[in-house]
Order: sequence, then C-alpha cells, then structure tokens
Amino acid sequence: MAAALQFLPSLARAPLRPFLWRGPGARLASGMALAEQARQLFESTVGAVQPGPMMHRALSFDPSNGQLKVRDRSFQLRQNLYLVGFGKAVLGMAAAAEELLGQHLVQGVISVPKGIRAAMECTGKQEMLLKPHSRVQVFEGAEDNLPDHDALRAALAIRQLAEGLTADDLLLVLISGGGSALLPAPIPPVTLEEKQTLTKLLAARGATIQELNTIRKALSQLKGGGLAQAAYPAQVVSLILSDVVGDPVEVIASGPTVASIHNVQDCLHILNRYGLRAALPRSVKTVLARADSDPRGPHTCGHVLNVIIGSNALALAEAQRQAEALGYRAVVLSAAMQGDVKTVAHFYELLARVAAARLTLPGAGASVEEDEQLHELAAKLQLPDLQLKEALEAVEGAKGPVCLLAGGEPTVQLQGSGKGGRNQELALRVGAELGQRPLGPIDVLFLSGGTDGKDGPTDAAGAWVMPELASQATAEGLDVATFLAHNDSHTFFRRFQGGAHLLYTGMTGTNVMDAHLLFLRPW
Ligand SMILES: Nc1ncnc2c1ncn2[C@@H]1O[C@H](COP(=O)(O)OP(=O)(O)OP(=O)(O)O)[C@@H](O)[C@H]1O
Ligand SMILES: O=C(O)[C@H](O)CO
Repeated sequence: MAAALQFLPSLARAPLRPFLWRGPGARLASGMALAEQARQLFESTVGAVQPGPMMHRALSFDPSNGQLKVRDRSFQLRQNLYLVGFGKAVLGMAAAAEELLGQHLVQGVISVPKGIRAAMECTGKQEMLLKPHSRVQVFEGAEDNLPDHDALRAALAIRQLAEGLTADDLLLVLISGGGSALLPAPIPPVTLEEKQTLTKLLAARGATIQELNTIRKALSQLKGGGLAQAAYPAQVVSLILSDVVGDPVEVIASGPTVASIHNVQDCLHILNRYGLRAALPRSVKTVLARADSDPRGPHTCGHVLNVIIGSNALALAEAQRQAEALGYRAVVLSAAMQGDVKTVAHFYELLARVAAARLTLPGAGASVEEDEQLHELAAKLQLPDLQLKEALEAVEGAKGPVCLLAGGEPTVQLQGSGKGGRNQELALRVGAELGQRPLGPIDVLFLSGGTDGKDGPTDAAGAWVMPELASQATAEGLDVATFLAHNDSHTFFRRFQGGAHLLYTGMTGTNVMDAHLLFLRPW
C-alpha cells in the first residue's frame, strides 16, 4: 500500500477507511460513499503494478562485482549493457533500470505513448522519468494506440541498436502492453498505412489479441522473435509486464523476443473469419506468401531469457487485500475475463443478482433459473481460472458487504461510430441490465477500468454504475439503448450526471488489462 500511496497522490489525500458493519438491517456507517471507495480501490489496483517496484523485484544487482541476477540466471555487467523498450509502462521501467544499472548502461532507445513524459511530470511522478542526461533516447508515438510514423522511427532506431550488438553485450528489453503499436516495422512492401488499416479493421470486427498479433507478427520485421534475431549474438533479457490473459509471452506486444513460426494458414483463417481476405492489399499477400518459406524457428531464441514481472493477477491480489481492509469479504473471480462485452455484461448482471439474493435472503438463494443461467454463461465464457463456486460460497457465508474482483479484457465489436472504450461500454451495459428488475435491499455498484488509465480513444479510464442508472438517465433525457447501439458509451457518461460516473486517473504509466469490481452492500 505504501507503494500505491506514493504513486497515487489522490489516495494519499483520502486514506482508505474500513466500513463498520453493524449487523443485518443496519446501514453501514461510513463517511465515504461507495463510489469513492470503488474509485480508491481501483487506484490501489493500479498502484500495485507500478513499473518501479516490479523492476526492483525482478532484478538483483551487486554493484561490487557487476553481477546482475534475473531469476536463476547471472549476467556479468561491464559497461556492456544496452536497453530497448516499447509499451505503455516502459518509461517507468526504463527509469528503474537506469536507476539500478545506470553505471553499466551504454545506450538505450525506448518507444512510449505520446504525451507520457509530460503526463508523468504533471502528476509529479518523478520516479517514472529518466535522468536529465540519460543515455536512453525516448521516442513518443502511437497516439490512441495506433502505429504511426513516430513509432516507426522508434522501431527503426531499436532495430539499428540491436543489430550493432556483439556477443559481449547484454540487451535488456523492456516490454509492456501497447508494445505492438509502438514497435511497427512492416516487412516491405507492406506500408505502415496498410498495416494500420488492417489492424484497425481486425480490432473493430472483434478479433482477439491473439488473432490480431498473429497477423501483426507475420507482417513485421521485429515482432515474433524478429528483435531477438536482430540482437544475436548478444544475450537478451526481456522483462515483460503482461497485459494479456494467461501471460503468453509470444502474444504480449506480439512477442519480439519469442520465436514464432509464421503459419500462413493461421493468418488466412483469421483474415477469412473477419471477412478481410478478399480485400487484402497485394503487398500483404506477397509478404504472407514469402513467410511460409522463411520461418523464424525456435533455434533463433536460445540467447533469450523472457521473464514476466507483473500481471493482472498481481494487481487483483492487492485490490483484494485492500477491499478486505475496508471491511469487505473480497474474492478474486478471475484474472482471465474474456469474451464479447455483451456476454460479459450479462454475466456480471446475473452474478450480481445471484449474489444479492444470497446476501439478502440467506438460505433462500436466487431463483433457480438465474443460478442456472449464471453457470451456463460461466461455462460459455470458458474462463480457465474462474472461482465462481468459491465466490458464491463466500457470499453465502458473508455477514456484510462483499466485493467480487475480476480482470481481463472483453472484446467489443464496433457497430456504431460513437466514442467509447470497452470499460465504459461494459459498465454501461451492466448498469442497464441491473436496472431491469429490483435487486432487493442492497446497494450494488459495478466499476470497470483500464489499468493504463485510457479506455479506448478516450481520456477516461472507465466508469462505474449502479442499478438506478437507466431510470436516472431517462429522467435526464438520455436513452441508454441508443448510446449502446452506436458504441457511444463515452458520450453517454460525459452527459450523464455531468460526467460524475467517469473514472479519470490520467495516464497511469502501467498496463495490466482491465479491472472489474462488483460491490454488494446489504442495507
Ligand atoms: N467506441 C467504442 N466503444 C467501445 N469500445 C471501443 C470503442 N472504440 C474503440 N474501442 C475498443 O477499444 C479497444 C482499444 O482500446 P485501447 O487503445 O485502450 O486498447 P488496449 O487493448 O487497452 O491496448 P493495449 O492492450 O495495446 O494496451 C479496442 O478493443 C476497441 O474495440
Ligand atoms: O501491444 C499489444 O500487442 C497488446 O497490448 C498486447 O500485449
């Protein structure tokens, strides 16, 4: 928590205070509104995965003999250290690496989101900034998470640095979510614009990050092990902050230091699935055809150590601790929440109903039908780590407020041209569904937020909702269904109650997917 306070000044201003549960029937005594607690818990979630502390946990360095230890491997530093990085959390990761290993650092290049240095300066997060005369060159690019010419220049500088290394050198590669867009190096004749269009179309049609990155790898010089290959014969250590469910190193930022065999058939299947094969530019067809005869085999990454240093599960574990300190019975449901946003929203609605019934009518339970629907939906979502039974048992045994936590990354299939993000859309859908029928004598609040602080192309991290949302919106002349039909959740939340339900953190400097918090507080 100390770390969280350090990074999140608003938390420091308003310390967390536990609820006092005074038994059934009594309202909870607390000066702090439920919404404020939800916001603060979200900030704690983000605070748990700040780059600096994670880097310090992953690296141990003895300055007296220059020995760097990463996991069970030792590396000898003697002014032979180089650094590259790309991703939303990489500025803070690079600052921590510079702090720890700076005396051996020869040169570095990082590619980070546009505006991140100014944002960190503005919020006084000095520990996220490099030193004034740093040896690390910083490129800012990929506004709204789309590859652009600034990111391309960064990618080329990174490739040049990697290609100049020798067997005596050690290359530290800092990787975090958003890395794919920040490291675009399309294989000619594919152009940046063509790659941009294709990834945009795939994302808009609901392609998963695994599918998206399979295509990105096939069209890139550096993804899918390309960077590791460029750095050979130097030793390579990649420190990875995961923003993908299950922490698959070959998918995060499209695995630039993980061997990948481009399977053209896989790519064609994906392009077919989203109706994009027929309209492929000639250049893409040319590169895909070539990839089959030029695979980057596993033999190319023997010189690499890939290490996951932080993840959504870590953030949720901290949030669970914080929620318990606040007096909630807290359970982590899953750190692998995936699937279409409509299905995920329905899952949370049913979960809230079933949990609310168990909390307010112990022994009676929710309607058998809702219970069955919840379990069917859980099976449909196929979440490998789902703790639904445990969560419902905990709810059943709870004598007071409950907080159910989950993380992951649902998918939105864009149908409209509105402004929103998957967190705001999820929250809006959950809010609308919760309002359809009464939930009993209980306060329910659902919050969804992106840990990077930026939900889709908006400046909000996410939003929070309560069951009264739809009726209150109607009273303000806002029709939730119309906003949802246009994927216009951000516009909705900006107008609804003057934007009071939006979650604003600014760029957080980290990125471990989204956090979903469901609060149930019996009256
Ligand atoms: N109008 C909208 N409504 C709902 N979701 C949207 C809208 N516009 C974009 N999105 C979703 O926002 C997502 C992109 O958001 P963002 O840039 O935050 O990506 P991200 O997945 O968090 O990035 P990364 O994982 O690379 O860090 C896509 O999943 C896209 O479908
Ligand atoms: O950059 C990317 O590819 C995504 O954020 C997943 O890591």
